[in-house]
Amino acid sequence: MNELRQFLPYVRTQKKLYLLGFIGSLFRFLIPLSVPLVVKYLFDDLLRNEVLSRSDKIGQLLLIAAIMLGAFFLIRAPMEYVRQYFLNRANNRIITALRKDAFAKVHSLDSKYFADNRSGEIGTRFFDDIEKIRGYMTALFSNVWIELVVLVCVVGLMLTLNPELTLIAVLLVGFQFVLAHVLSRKVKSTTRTVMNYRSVLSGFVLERIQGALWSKLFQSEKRDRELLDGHLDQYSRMTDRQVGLQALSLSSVNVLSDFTPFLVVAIGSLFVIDGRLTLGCLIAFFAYVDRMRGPVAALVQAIPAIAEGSVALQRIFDFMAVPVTVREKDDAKTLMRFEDAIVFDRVSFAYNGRNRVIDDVSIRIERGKTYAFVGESGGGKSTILQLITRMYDVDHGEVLIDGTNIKAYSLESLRTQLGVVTQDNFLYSTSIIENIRMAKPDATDAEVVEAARKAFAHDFITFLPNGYETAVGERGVKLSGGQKQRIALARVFLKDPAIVLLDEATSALDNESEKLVQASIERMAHTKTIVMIAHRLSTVVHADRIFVLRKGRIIESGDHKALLQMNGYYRDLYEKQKQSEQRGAE
Ligand SMILES: Nc1ncnc2c1ncn2[C@@H]1O[C@H](COP(=O)(O)OP(=O)(O)OP(=O)(O)O)[C@@H](O)[C@H]1O
Repeated sequence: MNELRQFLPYVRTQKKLYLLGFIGSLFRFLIPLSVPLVVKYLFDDLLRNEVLSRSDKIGQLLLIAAIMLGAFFLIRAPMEYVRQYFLNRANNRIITALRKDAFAKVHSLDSKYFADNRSGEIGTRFFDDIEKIRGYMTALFSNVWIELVVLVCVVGLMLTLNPELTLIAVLLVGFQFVLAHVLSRKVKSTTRTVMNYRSVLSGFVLERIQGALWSKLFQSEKRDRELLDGHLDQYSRMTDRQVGLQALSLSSVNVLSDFTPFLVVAIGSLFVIDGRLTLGCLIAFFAYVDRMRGPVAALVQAIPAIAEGSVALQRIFDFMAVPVTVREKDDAKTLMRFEDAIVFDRVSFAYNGRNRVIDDVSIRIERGKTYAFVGESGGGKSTILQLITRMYDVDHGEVLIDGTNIKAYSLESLRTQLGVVTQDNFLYSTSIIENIRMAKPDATDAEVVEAARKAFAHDFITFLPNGYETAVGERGVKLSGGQKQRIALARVFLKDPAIVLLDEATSALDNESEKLVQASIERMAHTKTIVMIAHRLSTVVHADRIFVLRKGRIIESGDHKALLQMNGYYRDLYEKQKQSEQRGAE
C-alpha cells in the first residue's frame, strides 16, 4: 500500500489520459450488460405477447437488433479503441517518467553505493522492475477497477430482478474474493523473494560476462558455471513455488466461480417452479451471474501482475530512497575560481566507518604548485583524491578550498575546478572525439585536436581507421591502456581546470610516451595546481612538495632533496627503486 501511495503522484500526472481511458472502459463494459435485459424483454414481453401481430413482433425485433448493432459497432468498438489507446499511452508515459527519475537517482548516488552494489543489480531495477509496473498498471487501472464497476452494476441489475437470489449470488462471489485475497498475500511474498533473487542473478551474470576473459585466463570457467548452476537451481526452485501458488489460486477460485452460475440457476429454478420468478428473469439472472465471473477471474489473473508490480514499485522506491551522504547544501555557494589553497585540516576518514584509511591528515596545497603523494600500496593516496573530489565526505576534520569547507560549495562548481585522470579511465562506446569532448561539450573540433596533441594522443588517433571519428569501447576499436590514458589526459587538457588530479596517470605509458606526457604536465604546471600520485618516484622528483603516506598518515613531507636528506622512509623507497631500475637496465 505504501508503494501505491508513492506511486500516485506519477499516476496523477496522467489524469487526463486515464480519465479518457476510464470513460472508454465504462462504455465498452457497460454496453454488453444490456444484453440480458433485452433477452428478458424478448422472452417475457415480446415473444409471449398475444396482442401484437406477427409483423409487429418482427418489426420490434428488427428495431431492437438495429439498436444493439448500433450500440456495439458504433459505440462499443470505438470506445474499446479509446480505452486501449489512452490507458496504454498513460502507462507508457509513467514508465518513461519512472525511468528518468531512476536514472537521475543513479547520478545522485554516492561512490559508496556503487562500491557496495553490483551494476547488474542496479540495471535490473531500471529495466526489469520498471517494466513489471506495466503489467501492474494494466491490471489495476485497465482491468480490475472496471470489472469492479461492472460487478456493482450487475448486482444492481440483479437486485431489480430478484433480491433473494441476488443475495445468494453475492455471498458465493464474496467468498471467492476472500479466497483470492488470502492466496494473493502468499503469492506476493513469494514474488518478492523471486524478484530479489533475480536481481542477484543478473548482477552475477553481468559481472561474469565482464570478467569472462579473466575466467579463461585463470581457467575458472568450470567454477563460474557451477556457481551459475547453483544460482539458477535456486532461482527455479523459487519460481516453481511461485507458479505452484498461482496455479492453486487459479484452480481453487476458478472452480468455485465456474460452479456458481449453475448453483444459482438451480436455486432460481425452484423459484420458477413456485411461480416467484419468470423464465425470462431466470435466463437474465443466469447471464448476470455468469457475468459476475469476469471480475473474479480478472482479479485472480491480475494477482501475479499486481504482486510483481507492487514488489517492483517497492524496490524502485527503496532505490529512490537510498540516502545520499555526499549532499549539496540548499544554499550552496559557487566556487567561481580557485584562488589560494586546498587545506586538509586534521582529516580522518574510514570507508566503512571503522577502519581509518586517512588518519589525522593536515596538509596545504597551494595554487600553482605541484604536489605528489607517494607511499606503500593501500596507504590512502587515492583516497585523498576521493576526498578532494567529494566522492566521499570526511568523517572528522575539514577539507577547505580558499578557506571554505568544500561541503559549502555546489558539487558542480567544485568539480568544474577539477580535472582527474586515474589508473582506470572509462571510455564510452562512442567516437574518440565525443569521448574527449565530454570534458567540454561545446568545444570545437580544433580545441579537441589541440588537447589531444598536448596529451600526445593526436598521432595514434590519426592512425586509427576513422581518425577522431573512430568508435571505441565495446562496439568499436579497442585501445591499449596507454592510449586510454592519453585520451583521459586529453580530456583534462580540454577541460583546462584550475586543479589537476593525476592518479598514476602515466603508469600505463611506455617510457618514451611517459616522458612526453610528463613534459606536457610540467608545461601545465606553470599555470595549474597539480596533485599527483605515483609509484615511480622518478616521475615526482620535480614536485614542489611530496607527501609520504603510510597507513593513512603523513609520515614525511618536503621536496625531493629535503626528503632524501631526511634519510627516512622516502629515501629508502627511492634507493630501492633506483637499484631495481638499474638492475632492470642491466
Ligand atoms: N571503496 C572502498 N571501500 C572500502 N575500502 C576501500 C575503498 N577504496 C579503497 N579502500 C581501502 O582503503 C585503503 C586505501 O586505499 P587507497 O586506494 O586510497 O590506497 P592507495 O595508497 O591509493 O593504494 P595504491 O597505491 O595501491 O593505489 C585500502 O586499504 C583499500 O583497501
